[in-house]
Amino acid sequence: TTSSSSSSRLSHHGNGNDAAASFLVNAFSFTTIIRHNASIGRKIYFHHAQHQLLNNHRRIVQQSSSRDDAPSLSSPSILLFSSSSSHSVIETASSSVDEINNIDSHNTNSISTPHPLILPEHIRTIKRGGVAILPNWLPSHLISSMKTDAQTLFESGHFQPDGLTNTAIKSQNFSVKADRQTFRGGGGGSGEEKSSSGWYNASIGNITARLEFANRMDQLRQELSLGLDRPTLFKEEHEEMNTRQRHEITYNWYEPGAKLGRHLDEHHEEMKGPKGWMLPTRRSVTWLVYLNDHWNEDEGGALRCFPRSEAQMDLNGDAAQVGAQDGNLQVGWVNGGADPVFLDCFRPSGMAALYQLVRVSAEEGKESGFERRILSVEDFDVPSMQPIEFAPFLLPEVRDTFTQISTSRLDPRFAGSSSSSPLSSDSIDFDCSDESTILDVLPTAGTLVLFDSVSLPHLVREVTGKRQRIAATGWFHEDSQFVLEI
Ligand SMILES: O=C(O)CCC(=O)C(=O)O
Ligand SMILES: [Fe+2]
Repeated sequence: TTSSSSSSRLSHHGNGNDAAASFLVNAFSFTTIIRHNASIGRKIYFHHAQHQLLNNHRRIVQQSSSRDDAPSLSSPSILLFSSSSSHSVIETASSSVDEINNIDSHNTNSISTPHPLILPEHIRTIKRGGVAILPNWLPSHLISSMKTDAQTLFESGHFQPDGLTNTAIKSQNFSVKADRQTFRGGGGGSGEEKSSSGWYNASIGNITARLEFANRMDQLRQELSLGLDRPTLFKEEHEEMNTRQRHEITYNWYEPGAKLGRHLDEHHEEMKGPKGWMLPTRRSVTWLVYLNDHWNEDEGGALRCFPRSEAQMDLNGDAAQVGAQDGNLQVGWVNGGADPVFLDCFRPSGMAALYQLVRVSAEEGKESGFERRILSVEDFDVPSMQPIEFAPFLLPEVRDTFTQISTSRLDPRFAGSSSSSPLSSDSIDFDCSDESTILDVLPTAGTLVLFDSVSLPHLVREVTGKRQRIAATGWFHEDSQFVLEI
């Protein structure tokens, strides 16, 4: 067990009201940066204005919970997990979400105090690595205007094949019929051209519907930022940037026969090769909103997720949020899936270590909280070549219980051009680890699905019916740990 916490790496200067509170980087980090960038100039961005953001969130929450017509924060659970390893199909409606939508539509003075779009139990599910499913979440007028919009855009040729990777399209013979297609906008780029293309391009399709939806998603993102305690998920001081560059927002289109192989939506920077540390943001929370009226189970096309079982989640209570801890992304699980394992590449040694969080009880002069338990034998350099395997670096006593989440076997998209041959989509469909639960979600109009982008493997089963499967899908970004600019 060794020391913990961000303060060993960053010192925070300035007071809490200062929107531009600065973070100073101490000597440790520079060692690491030099390791990553031996030659040329460097620039580091650290997020700031956390205090202002959180204070503002607190204000909104206080105001809305003191209102008579605000929805009860203890509404009944609408989260559904399959309880065994056999799969279940989710199609249950939710009264609590209907409630939220109803209040939304006859509320007349909601300008400064928007009503919650998700409830605390959804936040808890995402933190635990589960799948938050909110049936009837999207108002029906948006379901129909967005579906028509997607159809118009499809007919005028604005969608592109987008399978596992572009290389995969070629090397695995993906075709328009067999592979999913995407209308892309926002996120992932900069400059005017990028930000006015796609989702925000006023000259194509129904821009009014797309903007209304984008605003709704923006509110959702604010709520997630506060609830998950991920301050850079929503940066108030960069309104425009939030919408355009920090949010990938797309339509997805599956012709009959199309499917998408098993994958994760995001990976630790260190595992993405030299480019990993150059991206200013990373995918944080994945969202999916389905647009298909009365979808039937026998039409195929279910979103298949592989969360840990409820029992695994309960093993260690809420010891650690999945996905990321103090900016370090998760790379696996130990103790039968009870504990997420994070990779810290900013050790004083300039090398990396694997760790889990353990709960420490209050002692004299010390508050209860969490501490890092280092799981690697000694600090190590992450191998630069795929496949990267972490097990050899682990203490013998935890090695056997370790499961890695980013592997070429489990995520062919991630494997890219690596030597190990990715599984075909067919075999992926039947491949799932013994410990995980299979959770199928029907792509029924109005349903919102949310999960952590780093830790939840998923796929889309083949569309076996006669009609297309249409969805809006996307990723909210948060800041990367730092950005290396060359
Ligand atoms: O369309 C879906 O339901 C999921 C799509 C997906 O997993 C992705 O685009 O990464
Ligand atoms: Fe995905």
